[in-house]
Amino acid sequence: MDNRNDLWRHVDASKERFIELSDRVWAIPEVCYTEKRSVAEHVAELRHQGFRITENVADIPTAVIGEAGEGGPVIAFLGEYDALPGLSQESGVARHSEIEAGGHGHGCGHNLLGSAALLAATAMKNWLAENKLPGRVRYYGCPAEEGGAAKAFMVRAGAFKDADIAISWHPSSFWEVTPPLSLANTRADFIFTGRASHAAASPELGRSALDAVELMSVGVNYMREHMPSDARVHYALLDTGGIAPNVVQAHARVRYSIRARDLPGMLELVGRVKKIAEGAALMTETTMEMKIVSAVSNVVGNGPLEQALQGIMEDLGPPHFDDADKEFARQIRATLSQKDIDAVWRAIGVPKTEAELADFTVPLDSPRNPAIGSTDVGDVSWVVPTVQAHAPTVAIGTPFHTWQVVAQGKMPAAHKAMVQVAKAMAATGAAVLTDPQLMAAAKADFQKRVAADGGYTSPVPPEVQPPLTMSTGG
Ligand SMILES: Nc1ccc(C(=O)N[C@@H](CCC(=O)O)C(=O)O)cc1
Repeated sequence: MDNRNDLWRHVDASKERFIELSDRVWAIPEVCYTEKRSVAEHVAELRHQGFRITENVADIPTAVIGEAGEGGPVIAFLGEYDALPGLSQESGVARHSEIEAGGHGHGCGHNLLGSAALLAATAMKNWLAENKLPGRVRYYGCPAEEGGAAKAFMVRAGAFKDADIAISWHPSSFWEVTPPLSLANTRADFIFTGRASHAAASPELGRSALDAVELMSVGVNYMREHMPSDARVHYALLDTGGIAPNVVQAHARVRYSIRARDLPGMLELVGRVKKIAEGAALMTETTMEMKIVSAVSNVVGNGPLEQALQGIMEDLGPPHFDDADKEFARQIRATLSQKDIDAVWRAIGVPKTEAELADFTVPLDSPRNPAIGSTDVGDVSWVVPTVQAHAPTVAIGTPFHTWQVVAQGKMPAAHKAMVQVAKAMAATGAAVLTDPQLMAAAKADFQKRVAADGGYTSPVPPEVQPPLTMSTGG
């Protein structure tokens, strides 16, 4: 049976509430683990729609699960709602204009991400009820994707134990099945402690923690030549030991992000960076403590689910953008460089056009060259067969984590993309639920891939708890 039109009718029937939800979350940008108001908005909507609600998932106050339906398989829709620091930006203007100096902003479009996933879950719930079908649909409200690895902690706490399939999406320039490539990523703090002293009168008595951080950077930069070319290491200074040059800095702290193609590669690189930190401590006669903040795994793809989603996305087609959508996209593109635009076209391996907004579906076998980051969806994909979509919420070429993404995040084009992708996700969930062969093929493909890679071990060490205070340097 083809259920798509029924699912799509349910999405259209509910969409206005979810567009409003997305816009409200856009207006209250909250970063890593501080998403109190954003999760409250999602909980209120789950309650309104009649989901059974579990709050404080994995002891994370801003994580929630809503479930509906009885018996049958469990289809999980993954949502996010965290923002990014320093990206405050007005909506609907094509120039950098902060709402609040230094404020946060939805520079990765997670206001749309969470709302569309919840819309897909709601449509599927209503469709199950209308057809009196066995099956459960779950919305996972996941905070802190931007570095907090909430899903890795939720996986570790068993929140996905009985889920059969997981479906998610991410805002993008294009309409496509998300290529299942991402890097495993560990964030670790290196905390150096030395001894303060008068930097002129008694420098020989001081031991500088700041020197240790600098020497560590030098060591890591020498390591770069001798690491796999797709590995990534970057850092942020959390504590430089104070503002006085005449006080030898007794404390300093640097946060590293260490990424590699897979978990064994990442663990090896983390070990090498740790040795460099130890060497820096030895050279400066300081002490060093390493604290893992959070970690995520690479994404495991799923052939049958990707093919099913591709078919649905081709049938649906990209959102229908009108002249006003295209005009604003043109204004945004005027703020981008040709390199920004060329880079996203190269990523999908499709010949470049002048289109301002995506008007085609990227073929599954396109010769892609994607820019690869990390996501905590990776950990879900190691324990549940998982598939993700990209939908065009932004003008083609818009780099993520920029004010341009925030400026476009509650425009009509973004709303159209979130509704269209909710349709693709809901139809994929229904396709798996009603096609035991597809379900079996997805599970077999999942088991084969996970076994080939030696099974799943959490990238988060057992003693590490969700870093609920990470955004304040904790
Ligand atoms: N479809 C996307 C998924 C993740 C990201 C992203 O920027 N993720 C962060 C989070 C990293 C992490 O979770 O370890 C990153 O790569 O730095 C961007 C687009």
